[in-house]
Amino acid sequence: MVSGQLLLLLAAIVIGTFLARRIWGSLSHRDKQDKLEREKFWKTVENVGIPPRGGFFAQTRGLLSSLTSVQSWTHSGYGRISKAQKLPFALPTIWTWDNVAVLPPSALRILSKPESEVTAFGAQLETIQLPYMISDRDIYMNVIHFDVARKHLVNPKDVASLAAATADEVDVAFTDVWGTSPEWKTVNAWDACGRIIMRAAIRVLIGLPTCRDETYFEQSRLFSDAVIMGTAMINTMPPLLRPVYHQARCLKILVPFVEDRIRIWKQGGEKGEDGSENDFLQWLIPKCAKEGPEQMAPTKLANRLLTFNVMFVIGMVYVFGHTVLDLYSSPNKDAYLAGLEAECHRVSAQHDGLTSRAAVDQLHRLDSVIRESMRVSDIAVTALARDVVGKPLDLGAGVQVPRGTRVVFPTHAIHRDEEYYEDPLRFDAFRFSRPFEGSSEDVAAEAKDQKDSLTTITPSFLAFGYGKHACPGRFFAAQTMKQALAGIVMDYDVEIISRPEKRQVMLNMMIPAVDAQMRYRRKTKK
Ligand code: HEM
Repeated sequence: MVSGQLLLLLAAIVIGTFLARRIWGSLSHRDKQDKLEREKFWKTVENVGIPPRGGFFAQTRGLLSSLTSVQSWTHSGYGRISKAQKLPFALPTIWTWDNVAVLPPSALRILSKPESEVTAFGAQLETIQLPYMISDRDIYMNVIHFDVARKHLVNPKDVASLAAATADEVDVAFTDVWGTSPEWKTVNAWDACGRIIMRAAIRVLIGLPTCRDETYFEQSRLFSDAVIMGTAMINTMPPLLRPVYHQARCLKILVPFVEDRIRIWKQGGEKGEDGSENDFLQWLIPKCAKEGPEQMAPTKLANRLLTFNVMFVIGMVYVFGHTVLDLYSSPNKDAYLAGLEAECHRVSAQHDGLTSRAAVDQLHRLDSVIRESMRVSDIAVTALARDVVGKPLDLGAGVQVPRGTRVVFPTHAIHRDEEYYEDPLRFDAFRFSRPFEGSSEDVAAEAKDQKDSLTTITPSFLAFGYGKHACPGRFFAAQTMKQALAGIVMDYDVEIISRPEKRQVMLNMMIPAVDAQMRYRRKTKK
């Protein structure tokens, strides 16, 4: 009874807010011309969620149904419209409380257009809902920490300089979190895998010793989990009702630590306590100093670090968790594991461990496993959202997308397209490394020309983005996830006990398998 009333109340609030927005929108003259252009545009493209003669309140019903229908609508539009006609289609979504235009793969080139024509900013902000996570507006409106990622994380030397620290952290984290017992232990798979990869990521973010502070780790893990589930839920709520989460407990621990590092930096010290010259904080401090004294406030720096925590989670925890689930629940698991183990031991013996970039770069099969998991278990149905902000966007064949339209790409459907991938629904762990397998001496030489390594972006692999905003963190993420996966493959037996048969979708997000169970035990050395 109570829940029925609650549902009614929620529905009334949702519909009331929607109508209020509509009325407000129609009263505002500011964007009237653009609005008229968009209305004309929506009439020229097929709407996959609203039948042509949908009747009374069709748009509202379409928007509300988007909560559960985005995946099926997008897949049907992809085959019939994106592929067959190379045209955009309209997808109603309560994410924007309007339609978004789903563009065909042939339009991917627009992702390299200047910000004055299409911008990523608004959509990126709304995708991870940072305003509801971080209380300081300057952190997400003035993303100088992105500049630090773009400068250091795409520099092979800087990424290589992180490999020893992440290898060490992965090793310590396995011992701390998974333990060394040869007895089977049953755990929540998402949590067990997430803890390992987060430890490595946080090590690179803030270095020793704070990355091992248990309270900080736990708080940032809870905060990050709230972000990943919160993002899915917040995006389904009308903007006026979206909650403000914040992160006071993480900041409480981070701020004194940041103060300390600023003091050391001002005294001319460069190295972290583990002797490393690089961690993200060490790169961030000089950048913020350059931007002006207001950017050096320790709380501001700490908030910038927390923003990156969010990116690690949405990216690395999600991908790593699903890679382990996909690999260990595959019917071909034994053959895959034999191939992976052989590769890990061979490379580790050649390089005296997996602590260098040179060694990690040789792990081609491991590389392929993660890329394949990113393909089949991707995070969202549509992605790479942009807003048209300049002149109308010309897609050719007379199609002009007017200013103010949000456009997205059907990445999930592209990743499952049999034109690009044979037997696309199958998790084929060595799909990307198989073409380069030869005698062991040949592998390294041939793989130099390997086109589809984990970090390679192509029009049919969009999990790290495409064009000018492609992910700058991908080289670091790949290196670290490979080290962590090698740790499991070499040292543990793993069995997946349960995972959802079918992946759940909420609006645009593929809900992660947070309830999956697995068991593991430490391998006994032969
Ligand atoms: C497996 C892990 C990751 C995945 C799947 C991932 C995915 C993505 C994608 C798809 C984009 C493009 C978004 C768009 O075009 O709208 C992106 C951008 C970005 N990523 Fe990642 N990412 C990951 C890890 C990281 C890490 C570790 C960092 C480092 C701190 C990072 C930093 C960034 C930044 C700063 C951007 C924005 C780039 C720009 O706007 O120019 N990412 N990421």
